[in-house]
Amino acid sequence: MKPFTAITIAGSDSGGGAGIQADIKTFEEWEVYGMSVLTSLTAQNTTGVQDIHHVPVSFIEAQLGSIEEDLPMNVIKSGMVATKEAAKVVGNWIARQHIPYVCDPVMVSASGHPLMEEETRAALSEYLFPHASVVTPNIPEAETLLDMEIKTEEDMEEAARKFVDRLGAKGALVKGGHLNGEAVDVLYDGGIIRTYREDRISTENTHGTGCTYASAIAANLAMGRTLPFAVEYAKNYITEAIRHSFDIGSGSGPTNHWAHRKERVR
Ligand SMILES: Nc1ncnc2c1ncn2[C@@H]1O[C@H](COP(=O)(O)OP(=O)(O)O)[C@@H](O)[C@H]1O
Ligand SMILES: Cc1ncc(COP(=O)(O)O)c(N)n1
Repeated sequence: MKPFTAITIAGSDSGGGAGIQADIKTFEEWEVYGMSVLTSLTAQNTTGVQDIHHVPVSFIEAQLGSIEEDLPMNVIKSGMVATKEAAKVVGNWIARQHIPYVCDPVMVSASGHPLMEEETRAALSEYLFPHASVVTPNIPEAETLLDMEIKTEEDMEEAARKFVDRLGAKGALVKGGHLNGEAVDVLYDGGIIRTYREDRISTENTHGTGCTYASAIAANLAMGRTLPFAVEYAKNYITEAIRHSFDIGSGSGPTNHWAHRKERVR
């Protein structure tokens, strides 16, 4: 058989909750064959990031080339792309693929550790966003990238429009996990605004939520679903993953990638 396939271009989280590890676990749950291009290695656990080692750009290129010359791809997802040079190489490669692309602009870990060099911000806008079917910033990321404050759902809408109208993405999903109240996300695809709303779950164990959510969106796009439906399925999936998250480690525990098997959200 020939499965649907997805490639993630992201950093490794040795603790297994975020980054490449979260992406591959998520693809597997959606029965999408996962491939990976590592951009950085992090020594990380639930309490924080202890060390980072960037993969040389020539080796990022080598990984992209190995996959491109042999394996089929239905979707691309990117996460931690820490340097300007890496963003340039990855963006130029993505531009040639002409398949759906989910860009998660990872900047800081949930534990507060910077995962991107400051000068890379402009490079994300220049090299990655113009090729993205959807960018998936959380509120602090959207605030930094757009230089605006986001305090309300209306602000989230304005931010989503700016990612499309000003920064050139085809779609933007601004995630509201960092606001109080309901867990609301706002999607703008250049047409209408859609909101995805769930009750907030009371837990500290949200390590890897962003990576997992973006990968579930990518998996659904790989299967041929439209962006609004892909986000709807992925939102159900991430909500169950948070509801049944793992209480392991002494910091912010990881989400449960197999929780949907019990809840049957798909
Ligand atoms: N406590 C929570 N309860 C329910 N959903 C949540 C909770 N925290 C985050 N979410 C949801 O998880 C997803 C990831 O959001 P967010 O935490 O904003 O991103 P990131 O992990 O990139 O910081 C979004 O759908 C958000 O609404
Ligand atoms: C390698 C890597 N990529 C992404 C994240 C962000 O995930 P989170 O915001 O949930 O900590 C992370 N912590 N580590």
